[in-house]
Amino acid sequence: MTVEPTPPAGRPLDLPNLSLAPKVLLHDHLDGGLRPATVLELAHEVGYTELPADDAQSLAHWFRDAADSGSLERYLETFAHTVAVMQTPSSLARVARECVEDLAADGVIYAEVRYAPEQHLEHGLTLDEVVEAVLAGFAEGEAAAAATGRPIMVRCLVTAMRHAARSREIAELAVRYRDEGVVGFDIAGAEAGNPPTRHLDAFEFMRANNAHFTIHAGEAFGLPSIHEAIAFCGTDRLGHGVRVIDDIDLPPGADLAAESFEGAELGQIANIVRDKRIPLELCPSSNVQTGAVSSIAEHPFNALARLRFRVTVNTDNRLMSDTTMSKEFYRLAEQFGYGWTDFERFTVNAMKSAFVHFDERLRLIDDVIKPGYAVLIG
Ligand SMILES: O=c1[nH]cnc2c1ncn2[C@H]1C[C@H](O)[C@@H](CO)O1
Ligand SMILES: [Zn+2]
Repeated sequence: MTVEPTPPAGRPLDLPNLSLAPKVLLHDHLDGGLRPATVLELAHEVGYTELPADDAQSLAHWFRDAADSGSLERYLETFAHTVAVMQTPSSLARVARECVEDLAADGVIYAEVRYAPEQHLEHGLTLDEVVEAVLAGFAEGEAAAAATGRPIMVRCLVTAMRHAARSREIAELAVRYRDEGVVGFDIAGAEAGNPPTRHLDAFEFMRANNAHFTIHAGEAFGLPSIHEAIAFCGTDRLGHGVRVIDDIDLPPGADLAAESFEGAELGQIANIVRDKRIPLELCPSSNVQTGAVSSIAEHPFNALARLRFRVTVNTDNRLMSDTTMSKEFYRLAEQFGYGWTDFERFTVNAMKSAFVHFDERLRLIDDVIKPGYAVLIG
């Protein structure tokens, strides 16, 4: 007697169902996630005339194509246009509100959204005024999302630009607003030539104040940047961290979509990242655009996941990558054959790695994430 294989239980893993799955987003830039139509409207309002297109669809394509350069430096140039239209309290609040609404509509239930306050001072705002405008927008977005039946909690990370010299001030800003919704600090921008240790005093300030931070490291630049971020700066998480794969010898001829990487040999940096359960904020589509990896198929996401690193899935810049959390999940599923239990694991990984307090993380895992995936798993 032959036994028919049982069809996979649960809902099909397609984009509509992925958008219902509870998702947690730790790495998303406010100035990398504007709606194209909003960029146009705000540019019109403030008289910004440098936009490279004048209808929403062409502008969306322009951002995606210009960011698809294979170089982090050129990718970063596209932010000049979004930052230019985010210089007033009302534009900052609008962009923040729409960001929350868009994430909630995609099924994100918790997000940490980051931006660099020092880039929004061109029309005379103070750092505090920038933070307050964004926090007000997040609160409006949370209320609007709850009213549509898609509740979301959004917290803020303030970023310092690594080529500039304001990181200590921005760290102080993070601590000043810690009770208002700013849960951490970060550095971003061009990595080569700007090692994390340039900003050591900012990280020491955060640690002295029992506050959290993450560091963009191991994206355009390799292992030395990851080593500094961990060994000298004491980072809680790694923004990208994808180059940790350079410290792992995969078994000869390993298929990056394999289910097991038995025999892989980890160097000291890879081991400390894994031993200490340092979360990797991986951003697959962004990594392809900046040339950190050559394609999703070549992305080490699956190897790192199977080797039990604490991997999380993130969007980085939804406008530049024309992406959403659901799309990132879908691309990974297509490439590596993941199912709902894998996405539940990545989501729990992300929630455990969030910078809100432990009791809030647990509540979201137990009351929202697990029941949400139980429905999908069937
Ligand atoms: O992936 C990134 N790597 C380094 N810097 C980045 C990345 N995505 C965005 N940024 C920069 C450009 C933004 O203007 C800034 C603050 O969000 O952070
Ligand atoms: Zn980033």
